[in-house]
Amino acid sequence: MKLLVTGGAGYIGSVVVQQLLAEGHTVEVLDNLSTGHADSILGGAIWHEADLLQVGRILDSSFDGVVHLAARSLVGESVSHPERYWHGNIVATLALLDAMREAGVPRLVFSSTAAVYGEPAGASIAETDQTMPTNPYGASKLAIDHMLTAEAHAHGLAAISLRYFNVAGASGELRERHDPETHLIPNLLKVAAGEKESASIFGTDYPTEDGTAVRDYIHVRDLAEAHLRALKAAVPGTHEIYNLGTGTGTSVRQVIDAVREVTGREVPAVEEPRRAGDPAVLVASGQRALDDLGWQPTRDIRQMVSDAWTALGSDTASPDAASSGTATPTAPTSAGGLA
Ligand SMILES: NC(=O)c1ccc[n+]([C@@H]2O[C@H](COP(=O)([O-])OP(=O)(O)OC[C@H]3O[C@@H](n4cnc5c(N)ncnc54)[C@H](O)[C@@H]3O)[C@@H](O)[C@H]2O)c1
Ligand SMILES: O=c1ccn([C@@H]2O[C@H](COP(=O)(O)OP(=O)(O)O[C@H]3O[C@H](CO)[C@@H](O)[C@H](O)[C@H]3O)[C@@H](O)[C@H]2O)c(=O)[nH]1
Repeated sequence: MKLLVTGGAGYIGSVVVQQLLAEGHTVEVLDNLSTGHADSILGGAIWHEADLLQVGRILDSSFDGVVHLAARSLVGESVSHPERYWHGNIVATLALLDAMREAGVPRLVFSSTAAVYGEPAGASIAETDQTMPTNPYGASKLAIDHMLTAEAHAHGLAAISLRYFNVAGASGELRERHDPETHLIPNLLKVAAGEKESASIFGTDYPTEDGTAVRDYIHVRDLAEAHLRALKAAVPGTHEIYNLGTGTGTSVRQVIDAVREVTGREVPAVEEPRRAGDPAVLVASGQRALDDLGWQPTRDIRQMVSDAWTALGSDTASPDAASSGTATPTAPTSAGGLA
């Protein structure tokens, strides 16, 4: 397939591009580098340095589909600056849907999120569970899910939303490099590496076994593989939704223990109040993704921490990564001038 990957210079997008290229697809990347890195775009992919609002100048009928990862995605920021999420996620995705419809691009795989569920009642979340986001980030992604359902029914789009739980780990050198970094595991690894004095535990009074928030961490390589399956499974005129997690909950304290174990470092952690917008527990039911896509993750939290630690420690590390590795990015195409 010929595919456009939006957000392909980002953490997850770069690993999706890596796997699509390894499977022989033709890949073009649209990214404005707002949070991504040019050196994460793999050789073999054509890069358009452009904003999503300019996607109409790139898409044409030669594309078989779009994998849409470009977004703003920080829960805390979405609480303090919600307008950035309505513009950056909802309005920008509407521009993408308009451009796809106009060009006749038939399929879309979208990065949705566990944050659409809010504070779930049950122990493991199914796609049919109630959606009631507790923050504007989740609300913006839920709005897009609704947009895709309507677009599929009205105009025949083949759409799949993948609701990621907490993505972690690395694929060779491709790792999380956000600035500022808000995610738990990369922050813990910074402490282990001596780049930060101590880590923060946000909330110790949650109704969980050890009082800290529980999340379902999923390895970025397992996650990326689900995109390849979704692209093949998408059916015109339908919008399907899949939760992507391991089905295992891990508390903040348990993640800290895993980091201490893998790195052999002390990793001091300071207890702090809850972070605004954070639910207590988010754990996926993976049944639907298994039944329909045949997708099942294989890597556990220790592997995620270990791969991220190796990637942080060595520029040349490639533990069990796909063979393509990180390569020199291709020069921006003419669309680069659009930004
Ligand atoms: N990391 C997680 O745990 C997680 C969990 C659930 C869902 N997601 C979703 O997965 C996707 C990727 O997340 P990530 O962690 O790789 O984030 P990231 O910030 O590393 O990657 C996002 C990429 O999109 C680009 N981008 C953002 N807005 C853009 C725009 N308007 N035009 C062009 N490019 C733009 C950024 O430059 C960046 O390269 C996001 O949609 C996010 O909401 C992530
Ligand atoms: O320094 C830190 C950072 C985080 N946490 C806690 O660790 C958990 C995980 O936090 P983080 O790694 O920041 O991820 P989330 O805020 O859960 O959000 C991620 O996972 C969501 C799906 O569950 C996605 O929607 C988001 O895009 C993605 O950023 C939360 O309970 C945080 O409060 C800490 O205690 N200390």
